[in-house]
Amino acid sequence: MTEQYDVVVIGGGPAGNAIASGLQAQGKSVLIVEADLWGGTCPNRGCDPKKILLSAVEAQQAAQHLQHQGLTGTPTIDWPALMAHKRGYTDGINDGTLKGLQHQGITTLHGQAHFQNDGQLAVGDQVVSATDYVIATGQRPAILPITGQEYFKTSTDFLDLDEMPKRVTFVGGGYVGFELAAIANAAGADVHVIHHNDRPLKAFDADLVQDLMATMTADGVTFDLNTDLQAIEQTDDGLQLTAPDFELTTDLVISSAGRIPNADQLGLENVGVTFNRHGIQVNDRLQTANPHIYAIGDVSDTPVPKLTPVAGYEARYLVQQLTQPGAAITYPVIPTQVFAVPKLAQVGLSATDAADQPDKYRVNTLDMTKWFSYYRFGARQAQARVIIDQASGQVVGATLLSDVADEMINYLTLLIEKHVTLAQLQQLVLAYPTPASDLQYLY
Ligand SMILES: Cc1cc2nc3c(=O)[nH]c(=O)nc-3n(C[C@H](O)[C@H](O)[C@H](O)COP(=O)(O)OP(=O)(O)OC[C@H]3O[C@@H](n4cnc5c(N)ncnc54)[C@H](O)[C@@H]3O)c2cc1C
Ligand SMILES: NC(=O)c1ccc[n+]([C@@H]2O[C@H](COP(=O)([O-])OP(=O)(O)OC[C@H]3O[C@@H](n4cnc5c(N)ncnc54)[C@H](O)[C@@H]3O)[C@@H](O)[C@H]2O)c1
Repeated sequence: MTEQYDVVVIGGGPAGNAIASGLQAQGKSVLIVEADLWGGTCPNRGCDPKKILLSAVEAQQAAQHLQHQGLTGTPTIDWPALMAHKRGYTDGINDGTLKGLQHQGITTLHGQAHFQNDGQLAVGDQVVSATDYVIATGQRPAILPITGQEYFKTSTDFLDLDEMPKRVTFVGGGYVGFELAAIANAAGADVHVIHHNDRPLKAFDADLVQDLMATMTADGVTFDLNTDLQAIEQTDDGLQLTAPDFELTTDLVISSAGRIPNADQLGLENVGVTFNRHGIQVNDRLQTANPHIYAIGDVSDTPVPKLTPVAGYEARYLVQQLTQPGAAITYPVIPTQVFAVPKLAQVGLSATDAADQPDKYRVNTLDMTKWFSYYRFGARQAQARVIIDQASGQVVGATLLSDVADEMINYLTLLIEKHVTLAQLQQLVLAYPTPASDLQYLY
């Protein structure tokens, strides 16, 4: 007999786990299906392992900053030991997540979920049925369709490398390309980032991207811009990469040219759900073309960046919607950051958009490198672009490039969301000396 649930969730990543927990807590009977590792991309092969590897890079950088200013000798990265440190965290994620779900009373099933033409969901040889379905199947790395594409590895492979090869090349200058290039470079590899046009990280402030590239170049990373890779070939000397007027031999080549939604193997055509290259199409209540099927997290085609906290936000909204239907989803301002060396973070209105309306917005361009908070640890670069609404005096956007940009951007997000003016900020006493105590100087 087909098992019946209130809700079946497909995908056990941040989005799926959050909605399964939320609905179970509201008294719904919930089944969650995962095809691979419980926990999904972020803790197994995304945000968390990447940031563990970055910890060694940050420590190395901190020592480098103070060379001849109190420290001598720069530590070198012991990659196998660092990888063991990473695995000390990631190895426990699958079992820990599964046990956590089961402990809450959520039914779990391991396997690839596929909608049948009778509308029920098949998982291996089991068939289940539900009043509502939530698709939270995330994305997977895109492999560029070029000659020799079988030689491409992905971010998943990089984040679990036993040894760091001598030469590593990333094809695609986005988040993944920049972040993993910074790690590979610090670990001693000869690193190239191949990008097809002259505007990598195109969602970020162009000047600050230039500054970031200049620093990474000084550290040894080569950016091959306007390079449209055509082929990869195995030779005696390694993998030969070719593009018009370009040749490079490398040991490891990572396709970092974006991610594609896991929507194509779900049998969506059997249940009237549509998708495009951005994901499963949903309305402003995260509902697909089939009113009993919803999509959240990376796999949904929503007008927001695909990030873990966004997946959690959409899950919380949908828990509410499936228990007490209400208004359409609205999103707060969403900070995004590139965990490179240094870090580049952005939230709200960009300087480029603000420049179109000079009467409405003021752009503060600040070189903070010599400010106490950064001088203290010998920072090479600390820049800010802060957008102020002239009429209200409130911050409406910011881009930061510094070693602590990932923390500072959260304060800027709070200032924007809570509409804090300089006068209101100055009514607070913030612990000094900290980068946060500089917030008043950003207005
Ligand atoms: C290298 C890298 C670094 C990142 N760094 C950051 C960061 O620093 N900060 C940040 O906010 N975000 C980061 N992200 C993005 C973040 O990982 C995702 O936004 C987040 O994991 C999305 O959660 P999700 O639940 O929607 O999808 P996922 O985490 O991808 O989970 C989807 C799950 O569904 C499963 N699944 C797929 N198809 C099926 C099927 N047919 N049946 C059953 N199960 C299925 C998959 O196996 C997977 O476990 C990073 C991503 C990558 C790749
Ligand atoms: N710090 C973070 O929050 C973080 C980190 C990693 C990944 N992510 C998530 O994962 C997603 C995917 O990251 P990503 O870096 O793979 O994708 P991305 O979309 O950020 O970057 C891909 C880059 O590859 C370039 N590109 C496309 N085709 C190319 C070609 N033929 N040759 C060379 N370059 C080409 C694109 O112009 C783009 O700049 C992000 O959008 C984000 O949602 C987030």
